[in-house]
Amino acid sequence: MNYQWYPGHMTKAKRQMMEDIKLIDLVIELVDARVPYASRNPEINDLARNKARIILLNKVDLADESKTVKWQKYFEEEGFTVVKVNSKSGAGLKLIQGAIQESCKAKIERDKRRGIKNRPVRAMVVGIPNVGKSTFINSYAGKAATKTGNKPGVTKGKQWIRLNRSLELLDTPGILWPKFEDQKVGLHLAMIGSIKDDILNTEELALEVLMFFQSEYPGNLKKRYGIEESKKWVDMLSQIARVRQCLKKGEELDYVKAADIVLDDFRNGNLGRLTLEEP
Ligand SMILES: Nc1nc2c(ncn2[C@@H]2O[C@H](COP(=O)(O)OP(=O)(O)OP(=O)(O)O)[C@@H](O)[C@H]2O)c(=O)[nH]1
Repeated sequence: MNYQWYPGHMTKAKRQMMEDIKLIDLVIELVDARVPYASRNPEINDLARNKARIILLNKVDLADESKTVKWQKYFEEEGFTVVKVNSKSGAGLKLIQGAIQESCKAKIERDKRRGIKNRPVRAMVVGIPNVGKSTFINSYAGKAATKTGNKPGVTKGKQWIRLNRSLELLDTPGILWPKFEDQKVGLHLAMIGSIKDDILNTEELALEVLMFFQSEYPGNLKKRYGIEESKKWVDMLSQIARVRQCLKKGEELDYVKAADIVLDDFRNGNLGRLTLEEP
């Protein structure tokens, strides 16, 4: 399957972000801790040139803890300030204020030297579709400031959120980039749900999930579905269709329905915590 998704609204959003970046001191980039490589839009480095940077490793509750530690170290060595968060529960969010102070030290000192008092740090929140930007802003702002949803591409408009006198956040739409040079990146983004399912072959994608779990986290599929694990992926999908009663009229197995169950379970963490990539 060839993975690619770059609808028109993303081109427009990118243009807007290139305009807005002029007002920004700090770029807060949300990265999915399950796919820290694939979930970084390579165009952000260019956009955020000369700005203070923070990486939020989000959804750490769904990721393999030992690999998250490795990724944190990796990004810190690249010069980023990194905070591990679960935006849904709020875990880790209290470390962000310190990270902002740390990464914006130069700006804060510059303001002081120029006699500018109380100018808030203006931060742009960026990330690919479905990475959790709205959830993060809502949790961090402590109120339902932006709309959240479980479909990639929900945030479309531009939004400034004033948190307090020292911080303003600019929410941005989730954007991808025109071409995934490495199709593995596309595959991983499809697996975690950052590419619209309507344009994907979900059966093929579910087989990739089964393949991954069977080889990397043996035992998890058996535990969840009570099936026998083997290298025959299609056979495993049939077993899941059978135990979960995914049937079409005439008792024929409904593979699409079984695939949806597998993908939902995978994305919600019901198959266990996992990280698809190593630094
Ligand atoms: N388990 C878990 N789920 C999360 C976390 N953060 C966000 N989510 C879920 O991820 C899904 C997408 O979150 P959103 O906040 O809508 O993502 P977004 O980046 O604003 O999405 P777009 O509008 O597509 O750009 C929602 O179902 C959230 O509940 C997290 O830290 N842990």
